Amino acid sequence: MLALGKLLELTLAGREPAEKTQLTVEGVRMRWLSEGALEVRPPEARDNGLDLLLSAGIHGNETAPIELLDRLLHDIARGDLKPRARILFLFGNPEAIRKGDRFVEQDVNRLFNGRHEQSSGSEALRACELERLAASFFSLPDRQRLHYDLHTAIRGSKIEQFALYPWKEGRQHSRQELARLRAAGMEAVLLQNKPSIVFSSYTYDKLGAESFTLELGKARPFGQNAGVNVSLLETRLKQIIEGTEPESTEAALDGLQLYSVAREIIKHSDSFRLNLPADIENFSELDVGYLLAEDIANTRWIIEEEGARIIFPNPKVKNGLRAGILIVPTTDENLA
Ligand SMILES: O=C(O)CCC(=O)N[C@@H](CCC(=O)O)C(=O)O
Ligand SMILES: [Zn+2]
Repeated sequence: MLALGKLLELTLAGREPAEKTQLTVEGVRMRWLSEGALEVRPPEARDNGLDLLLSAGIHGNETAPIELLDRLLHDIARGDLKPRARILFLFGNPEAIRKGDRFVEQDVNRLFNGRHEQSSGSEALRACELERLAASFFSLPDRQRLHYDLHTAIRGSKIEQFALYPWKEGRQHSRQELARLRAAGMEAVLLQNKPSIVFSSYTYDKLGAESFTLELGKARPFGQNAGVNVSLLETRLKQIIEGTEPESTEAALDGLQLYSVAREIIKHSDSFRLNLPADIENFSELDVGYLLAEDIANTRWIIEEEGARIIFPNPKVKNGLRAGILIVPTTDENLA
């Protein structure tokens, strides 16, 4: 296998490759760009016009997605997977991956869309670098742009695999992309309804990509991901990479559950209290009238929405950040 196929090994060791560019037997060019960043380019005659950004390890302890990208890269470097798409592989937070922690000083996934400029430290610099790498990758005109930012969650979930679809004023969510996600094993999608500071929102909003955060199961250390079944996603990614996705005339959502954001729960102070059991699962339902959270100045979060569910509850976030999202079921009537 070509040495550049071992991007994860290089990243874990904090090393630069001796050769920055290598060609596979299939004429696929692999180019190391920076720590945890590698571009793959098919020969011109095979290029099908898709630019695919695959990122993982934005949170350093979310290893199943990192292992998935590592397998895809090995297959490409060995010549077993023959790309027709241009691909950018990114391991988001190398320092946190080496430590096995979600982040070192601050969550990289809260530093996009300008936030890194108001901050400092290695993670702010990394968010800036990731924006630059993504912007440069998605700078070629007249090509399709697709970004999957792969994650696993802190807690278990009633719905194991789901996506978050960013929002931008005047842009409609794509039914075709949702059908693709369904075929990749996603059981639900949260349609966002306001701007955000996560990586997928940056590539959706500023770079015109179809972008998604994908949640694939519960976060575990390297080598302990047997419980995270990514086989449908892996098959679909290989088809996208090789340009062999089955044709579909209609965008079948096939039971995909759609949700929208009712409210984001923001932690304002150290007095913030979340009234949920520590082991509560994502997508747990909350009854109308339930006192979900309390904060400074008698702020009370009481459930008003029928069918409300909670995802990503986390009272330990820094003040000013999201401590959970209240979601409600929605329909497919506004899809493009
Ligand atoms: O399990 C959790 O509480 C967080 C899992 C996670 O890292 N989720 C992403 C979602 C990003 C998005 O909103 O699109 C995150 O919180 O950064
Ligand atoms: Zn994550």
